[in-house]
Amino acid sequence: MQTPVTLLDDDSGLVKLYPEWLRNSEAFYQYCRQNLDWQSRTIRLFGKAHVIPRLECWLGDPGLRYGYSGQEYVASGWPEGFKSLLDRFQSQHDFAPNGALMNYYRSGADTMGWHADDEPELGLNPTIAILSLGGARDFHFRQHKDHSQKLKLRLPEGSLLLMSGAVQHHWQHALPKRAQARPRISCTFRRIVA
Ligand SMILES: O=C(O)CCC(=O)C(=O)O
Ligand SMILES: [Fe+2]
Repeated sequence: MQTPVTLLDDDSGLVKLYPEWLRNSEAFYQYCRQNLDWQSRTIRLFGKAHVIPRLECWLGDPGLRYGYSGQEYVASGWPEGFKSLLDRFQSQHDFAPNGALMNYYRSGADTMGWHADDEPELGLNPTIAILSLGGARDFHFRQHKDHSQKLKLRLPEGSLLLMSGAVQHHWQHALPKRAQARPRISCTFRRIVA
């Protein structure tokens, strides 16, 4: 297995990037784009409906639920193309995800705002593995307590970003809007524990 780039490794969390984790990621990008049931979701914020600026799809063990901003998805099993990835997470990273929130950013106008993946159902110090497919995008972290403390990286196609330890307690992350960007899909593998 290739050695990762360690971007953060202290009491505030662990962030590692494997720049070339998936070979031939273009084929997997096309597979996901064409075969998944991409949905446009509307959330209510302060009583107003907003269409979220990306498409989503929830995958995972059959029946697995994921609540997110007042809505709930129910997984109906892993598509065939994901099975070897799950085996690799287990054998190479000692990580057993049971679900993946998939995000499809159709252009640079599609984004993800500042947040931490700190939902109670993910447990205390969750591991989250983000596999990037399609166009590269910038990805930023900022400290909860001091927003001027930032970590900025770029997620190339085929890369895997592993977040673990206390990182969701101390840092937020976001995918900023860009004037120009090729379409991108992120597969964010998680383990729902409760
Ligand atoms: O698309 C990405 O790389 C980030 C996605 C993310 O942060 C999430 O799904 O929680
Ligand atoms: Fe996230």
